[in-house]
Amino acid sequence: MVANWGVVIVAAGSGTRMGTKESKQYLQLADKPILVHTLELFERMDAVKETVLVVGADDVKRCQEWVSHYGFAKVTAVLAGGKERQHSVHIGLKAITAEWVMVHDGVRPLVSAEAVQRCCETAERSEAAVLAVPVKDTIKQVDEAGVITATPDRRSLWAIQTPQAFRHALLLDAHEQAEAAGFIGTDDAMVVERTGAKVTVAEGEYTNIKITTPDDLPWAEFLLAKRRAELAEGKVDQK
Ligand SMILES: Nc1ccn([C@@H]2O[C@H](COP(=O)(O)OP(=O)(O)OP(=O)(O)O)[C@@H](O)[C@H]2O)c(=O)n1
Ligand SMILES: C[C@](O)(CO)[C@H](O)COP(=O)(O)O
Repeated sequence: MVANWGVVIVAAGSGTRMGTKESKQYLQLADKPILVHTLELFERMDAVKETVLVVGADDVKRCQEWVSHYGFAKVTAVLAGGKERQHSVHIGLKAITAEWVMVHDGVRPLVSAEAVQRCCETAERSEAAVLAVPVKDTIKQVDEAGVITATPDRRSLWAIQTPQAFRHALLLDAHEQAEAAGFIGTDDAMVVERTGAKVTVAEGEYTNIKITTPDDLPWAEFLLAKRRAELAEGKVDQK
C-alpha cells in the first residue's frame, strides 16, 4: 500500500437477524465489544490515516467515549448513520479527506491485515476493489413457490465481503448518483458498478465472517482465539 487511506466503519444497523436487545456490534467477543475489535484492526495499519465511525444516533456518545477510552487516535469523527447501510456509508464518506477510502462493516472483526492489504493494492491499481471468496456451495435461484428456476455456473459466483476499497472521489460520486436516482444496493460495489466503472475482486478469506445471526458468535470466538494464538507464535503479521 503506497497511498494514504481513510476508512469508513459502518455500525449503525440494528442487528435484526441477531435478535438481541443490544445491537450485535456492541456484543462482547472475548474481552471486548465486536466493534472495538474492528476499530483496533484499522488503528494498527500504517497506511490508514483516518477512520470515520458511523453508528446509531443513540450510540454516538458512548462510541465517542470508547474512542477516548481505547485511545483510537485515528478516529476523526463519530457520526449518526442513516436508515439503510448505503445511507450510513454516504454520511461517512462525506467526512473523509483521504484520496483513497475503504468501507468496512463494523461487524467483520476478523479480517486479516494481509487481506486488507491485498484489497487496497488491487484498488490502487484499478481504482475499485472488493474482497471476495469463491462460493463453495451450489447456488440455486428459487421462485416464490420454492421451485428452482436456475443454477448459475458456480465458477462465476463469489461471496462479497468488506473492506471494499476505492478512490474516494469515485465512490463519493457514485453514492451521490445513487441517491439522486433513489437506488439502494447492498454493498458499495453495486453503487459503483451502476455507474459503469469496473470493480475488481481481490482474494478474501472464508474467516472474514460478517457476524449476522447467533450461530456466528461461537464461530467468531473460535476464529479470534485461533488468530491470537497465531499472532503470539509470530505466524501472522498484525499490520
Ligand atoms: N442503516 C444501517 C444498516 C447497517 N449498517 C451496518 O452495515 C453493516 C452490515 O449490515 P448487517 O450485517 O446487515 O447489519 P444490520 O443491518 O445491523 O443487521 P440486520 O440486517 O440483521 O438488521 C453492519 O456493520 C451494520 O451496523 C449501517 O451502518 N447502517
Ligand atoms: C457489504 C456486505 O458485507 C457484503 O457482503 C453486505 O452486503 C452487507 O450486509 P447485508 O447483510 O447485505 O445487509
